[in-house]
Amino acid sequence: MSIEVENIHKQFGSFTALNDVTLSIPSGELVALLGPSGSGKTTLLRIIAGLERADSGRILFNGEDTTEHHVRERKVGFVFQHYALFKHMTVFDNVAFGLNVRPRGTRPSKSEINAKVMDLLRLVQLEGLAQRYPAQLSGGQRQRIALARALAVEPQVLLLDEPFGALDAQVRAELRRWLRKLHDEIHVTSVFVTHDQEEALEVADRIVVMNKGRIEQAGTPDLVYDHPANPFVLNFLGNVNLFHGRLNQPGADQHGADENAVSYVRSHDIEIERSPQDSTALKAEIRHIQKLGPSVRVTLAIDATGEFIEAELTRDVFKNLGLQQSEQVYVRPRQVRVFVEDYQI
Ligand SMILES: Nc1ncnc2c1ncn2[C@@H]1O[C@H](COP(=O)(O)OP(=O)(O)OP(=O)(O)O)[C@@H](O)[C@H]1O
Repeated sequence: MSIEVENIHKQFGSFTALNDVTLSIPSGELVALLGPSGSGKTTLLRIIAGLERADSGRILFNGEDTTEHHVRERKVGFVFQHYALFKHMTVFDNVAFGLNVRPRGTRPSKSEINAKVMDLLRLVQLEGLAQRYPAQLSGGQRQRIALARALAVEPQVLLLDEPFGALDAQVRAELRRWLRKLHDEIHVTSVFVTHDQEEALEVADRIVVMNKGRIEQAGTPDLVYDHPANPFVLNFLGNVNLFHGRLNQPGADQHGADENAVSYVRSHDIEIERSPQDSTALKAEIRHIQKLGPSVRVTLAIDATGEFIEAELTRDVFKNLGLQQSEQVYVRPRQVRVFVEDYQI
């Protein structure tokens, strides 16, 4: 089922939550809505679901206007951050719920429901837990059951709102790989909300970067990461440093007047040298060193401008350089992106 979001506008009082949002989601795609808190991701998801009404604009499913369609008619499956499993029901009954509550005419037989639930439990790799209650499951297991329950009614569209948001980092990472694999098996058009760029980059076919109720850029993970449309997208998909003025660097694009140019360099694209290899290196002083597991974040002050920047090095590179606080070094930006005019990020 393809989804077309056409010129959606949503106001809460005087606050504009969505401002003319247009988006096309091809059938079978897994799309991430990525953006900071308050950017309108959940509101857009709720409007697609039919849980919220837009002030203007349309949502089309397979080319058909859904505006007058009730949530139930839209054949949407939901998974939310706080696994809303029924506590008093077993895992089996939770997954079977959507089928059991169907009117008699359309309800599958008991044995069909049984077979379907067991299939779904196998799909989410929890077939051994059918008789447990939600309280006897881990957070990650509950989310997988919530997914199985959402899939039981064979939704045409699956909507996930921060599905792994309440879980710890390791379980999150595991579940997102698992979600990707699951999607490759079942290919249901899926939209998931996240504010975690790593999650979006790893899981999604396409990322829609949102900010202040608007779409800043939509594209494949490679496109938004390698060719960010603007500084907001660049900054949201990785730590970035600003240099006012144009850096003397061969890779930089050369549009616009220099006095309005701001150069942006990702932290891991900054190299540190003990002595300058050529005139493009900038003299700097090490102000702070912070070790973060496999990487080391080095804060430097650029001599010429006093600007602070951050470089992210691997532990090996850091060790080989033998860097110390307050030392004078040289920094070399590896990949520079220049956007004309300062942009608030
Ligand atoms: N029912 C409502 N009444 C008033 N304001 C609302 C309502 N729902 C959302 N908002 C506001 O609209 C804005 C967008 O909210 P939304 O939940 O869509 O953002 P989000 O990007 O999903 O953020 P988060 O990541 O924090 O969930 C927020 O500023 C929020 O306070």
